[in-house]
Amino acid sequence: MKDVKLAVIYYSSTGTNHQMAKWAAEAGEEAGAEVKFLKIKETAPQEAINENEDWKKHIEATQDVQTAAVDDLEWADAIIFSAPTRYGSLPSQVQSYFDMTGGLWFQGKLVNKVVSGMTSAQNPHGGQESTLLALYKTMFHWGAIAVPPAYTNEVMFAAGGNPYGVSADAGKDNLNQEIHKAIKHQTKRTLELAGYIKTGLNK
Ligand SMILES: Cc1cc2nc3c(=O)[nH]c(=O)nc-3n(C[C@H](O)[C@H](O)[C@H](O)COP(=O)(O)O)c2cc1C
Repeated sequence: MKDVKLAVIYYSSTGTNHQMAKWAAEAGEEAGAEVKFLKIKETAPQEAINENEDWKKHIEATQDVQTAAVDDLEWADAIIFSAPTRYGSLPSQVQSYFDMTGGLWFQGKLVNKVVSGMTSAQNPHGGQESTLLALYKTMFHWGAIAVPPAYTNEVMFAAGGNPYGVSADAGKDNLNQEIHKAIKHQTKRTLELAGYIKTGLNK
């Protein structure tokens, strides 16, 4: 997987998706991919952030993480997104990022990107599947190739069995070894398929 470029792009208010994305980036590096670990820009007003101590602390703690630009999507062969649910859909921060991709989309530059998504919610049935479906809907419009982990490895069952993408209960304390293993699997599978597609397209 040496020639595969992986962008792990996340949004997180309180750290759960940051940690999930970090595990995906580490798994990508272990697999030999060239990896970019990128956060989606915060767009919430400071007053709102100040009202939530965990949110404020997380922003301060991740100041040094590079912010995702739309060009990073063009650079990547494979992209793993991680973002929490907001009422069963994506956070507006992620949607704002996607709203800037029109130029690349018009030029067909997002076609055949290999993509996969992860998410978290406060409740075990708080909207994980619909959040990932919302993500994949945009990916389908891009012409990207979505790679769900499905039940392609037994580690998926122990991690809650969401076939659309690894999903966790909110809070870093809930990110156990089962979630970690499933993220490794999802990342490896995404990279493998990206490798096949890249090789095939270059023939
Ligand atoms: C505006 C808003 C809406 C949310 N909606 C839901 C929801 O419908 N169901 C749920 O279980 N959690 C919901 N959550 C909880 C978040 O999904 C949770 O805080 C997130 O998964 C934590 O991820 P993070 O630590 O990466 O920010 C909501 C949170 C916010 C701020």
